Amino acid sequence: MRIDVVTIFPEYLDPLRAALLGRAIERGLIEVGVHDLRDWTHDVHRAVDDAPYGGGPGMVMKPQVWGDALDAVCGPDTRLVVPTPAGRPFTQETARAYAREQHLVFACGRYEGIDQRVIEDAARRMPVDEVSIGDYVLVGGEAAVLVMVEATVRLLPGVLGNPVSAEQDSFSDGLLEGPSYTRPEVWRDLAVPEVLRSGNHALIDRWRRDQALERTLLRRPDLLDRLPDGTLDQRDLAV
Ligand SMILES: COc1ccc(Cn2ccc3ccc(-c4cc(N)[nH]n4)cc32)cc1
Repeated sequence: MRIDVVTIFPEYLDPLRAALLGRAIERGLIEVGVHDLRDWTHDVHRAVDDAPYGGGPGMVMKPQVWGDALDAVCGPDTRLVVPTPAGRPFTQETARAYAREQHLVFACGRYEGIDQRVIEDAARRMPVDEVSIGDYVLVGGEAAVLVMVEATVRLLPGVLGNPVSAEQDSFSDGLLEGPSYTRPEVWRDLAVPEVLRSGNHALIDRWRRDQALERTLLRRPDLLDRLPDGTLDQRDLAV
């Protein structure tokens, strides 16, 4: 997979080259390119924004600059992803779909966003997703891209040391992850739940499922409404 990011703050994407993602790049599992949008500006001031038609606060990012940048960066197999507060929700399902793509280009807006004609024009040539990572407002798209790239790349074969965890992690079975524990057995007079030290794996699995159900019911009851039919058995419903 190749990932390209276009931004006016290339340094904001430096974390992509650290830790797990950095190792995935070094191992050739992914290629990452970060591009400064100002490289496609046409004037001495290297302007990327202008006042909004119809008035209103803030500035809008110019279509000409974005058009030239995306013409240069996108290819025949590109899916263009545009973070925006007004986007469809980015979920684990989105991450799984993106992990199957050959080439992702992320367009990081700033100011009040990018001239909508940039998205309309790109959609003539490639799939374009306008996505939100949550119901809160950021200052630009860069932080959202870091989130989406991490959620996507961790699903690629060979990236995670323990691939099972990508399947079993939160949201993969529709429930939240339950609590985890490690040594010592007692810490500040708090003991690890007895069942986890029992060695009875059927009991441990059942306890973990109960914990996941309880946590989901308490923190994200909305997820329970979305579970595929048959996900919860009679035992689950008794929790
Ligand atoms: C019209 O309202 C606004 C429009 C843009 C902005 C600032 N901004 C500029 C580009 C950009 C890209 C993504 C996001 C974003 C994504 C999520 N989930 N929250 N915020 C925010 C962004 C603020 C408000």
